[in-house]
Order: sequence, then C-alpha cells, then structure tokens
Amino acid sequence: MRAEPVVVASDLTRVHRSATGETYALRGVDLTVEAGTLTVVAGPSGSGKSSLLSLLSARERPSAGVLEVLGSDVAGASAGALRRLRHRRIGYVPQRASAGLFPHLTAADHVRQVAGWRRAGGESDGSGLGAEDVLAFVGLAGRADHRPATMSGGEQQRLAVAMALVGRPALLVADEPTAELDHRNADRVLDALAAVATAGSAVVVSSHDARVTERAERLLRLHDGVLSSETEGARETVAVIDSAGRLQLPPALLERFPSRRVVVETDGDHVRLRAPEERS
Ligand SMILES: Nc1ncnc2c1ncn2[C@@H]1O[C@H](COP(=O)(O)OP(=O)(O)OP(=O)(O)O)[C@@H](O)[C@H]1O
Repeated sequence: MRAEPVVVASDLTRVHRSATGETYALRGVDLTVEAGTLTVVAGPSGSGKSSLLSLLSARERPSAGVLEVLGSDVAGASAGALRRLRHRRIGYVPQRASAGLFPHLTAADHVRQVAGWRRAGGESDGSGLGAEDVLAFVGLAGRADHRPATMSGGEQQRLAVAMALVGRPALLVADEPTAELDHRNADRVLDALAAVATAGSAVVVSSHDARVTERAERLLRLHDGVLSSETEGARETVAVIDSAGRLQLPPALLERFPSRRVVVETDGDHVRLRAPEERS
C-alpha cells in the first residue's frame, strides 16, 4: 500500500501584509511531497521560496488554499497543535541560522534540546542521528561546547542543520542551507540531507546554489510565486499547469507574446500556442 504523501498543497496562496501594502508571495501553488524524497525548490530572489518553505514547515499558515502537512490541516490546526507538530516531526533550517539559536546554549545543548522535543532522548534511532551523532555528521564535534557567539556564520548554519537532523524527522525543510558554506562543508550538509531522504524522510531544500540543484531528485522552479516547472531525475523538464488551468511560460518564450495574448490551437496530439495576428 502506498503511504500518504507528507505534504499535500493545493492552490496555496501567501499574502504578506505590511504598512506599504500587500505582496502576493505565492499565487496558487499545487504540490505533493512524498516520504523518502529530496526535493529542491529553486527560483530567483523574491520568487517565494522562503514563503513556501515557511508554510511547508508549518511555521506560517496559508492565506488561502489547502495545506496538509503530516496529516494536519495547517490552516485549521490550533497554534499548540502546530507547535507540537513542528517540535516532534519537522526539522527546519532557517535562511538565517542565527534566528533559530539561543545565545546561552552550547552547540551540544541545542541538539539535546531538540532531541528532547523529538523524544529521541539522545538515543540513536539506528540511522546515526542521535543528539551526539548529528554534530559529528556536520563536522562540529569539536565545537560541542561553543555558544553561537563564538561560532562562525558557517558553523552556526551547520548547527542549524544538525538540529534539524536529530532523530530523523518525518519532514525536513531547509531554506538555503549551504548559503554560507565552503565546498567541503556544503557537501557534508548535502550528504546528510540525502541520507535522511534515503532513510525515509521527506526533505525539501530551497537554493540558488548549483551544488544543491544538481543533486536534486526532483527540482521545482518557482517564478513570481507560481510553480513554473518540474524536473524529476533524468526525465524531461515539464511546465506546471495549476489547478486553475494556468501555465507559466519561461521568460524566453514569453518574449514571443509581446501583447500577452495567445491563440491556442489543437492539432491531433499537439497543442500549439501562437501570437494572435496583428489587427490593421
Ligand atoms: N514579511 C514580509 N512582509 C512583506 N513582504 C514579504 C515578507 N516576506 C517576504 N515578502 C515578499 O514576498 C515575496 C517573496 O519573498 P520570499 O522571501 O518568499 O522569496 P525568496 O524566493 O525566498 O527570496 P530570496 O531568494 O531572496 O530569499 C517578495 O516579494 C518579498 O519581498
């Protein structure tokens, strides 16, 4: 029997409201994420990657649309239920690692605290991901007694990854986890993320980094808050049609339609798009 997907999202919309107005960060994203997979979300700055990952990790609620994470309805669940879900079952690496660290705790304290939340209790679950193991996994065994103030930006980022790995959560969401890392440490982090996916977790990573995108089993591209294309393994890249029937054309193709109008023609198995004839 096929397991339920870890994430099911439909027509996901996220509007950020601020004093200067509203920004539509996500405009109708449909997405399913299965256990045991490594998905990379790529896209230009401002395309909505962090907004999407905040929703998938149940840190924020959608403005509209349906979002189920590990069987919980994120829009409808209580704040307490979402906090328990995050603590016990979701690992999250924030874009700015320092945002999730506590100045008074050592690196070892941080991972032990998460282990307590995950009820991993410092015990390895057989995949080498107990509280003590994860620091070694990201090359921080020698920094176990350090507090964030005496760690470099890259070390803080690896600590955030270690915290997300503890107890191998069912869902691990990492927002640009290699942004501050050199090649060796980026490889370490990517190996760790790939290993938890192989062991059965659903892993979703956002990145601009070619080192990350080239290791994706599944690569999703976001553009202007819309999922524009998807590539899985060696298969061809496919454009995504959302539940409202919208298809986003890549920028190079869009240039062919300066009037932003298109004639859609069918011809046997083929559907053709062409620019409308100029009116005289
Ligand atoms: N808290 C917020 N308040 C207002 N607007 C926001 C907020 N967070 C994000 N946005 C806006 O939402 C859009 C998507 O932002 P988001 O951070 O999700 O993109 P991103 O792809 O992660 O960008 P980057 O790669 O630069 O981190 C942008 O236009 C951004 O300015």
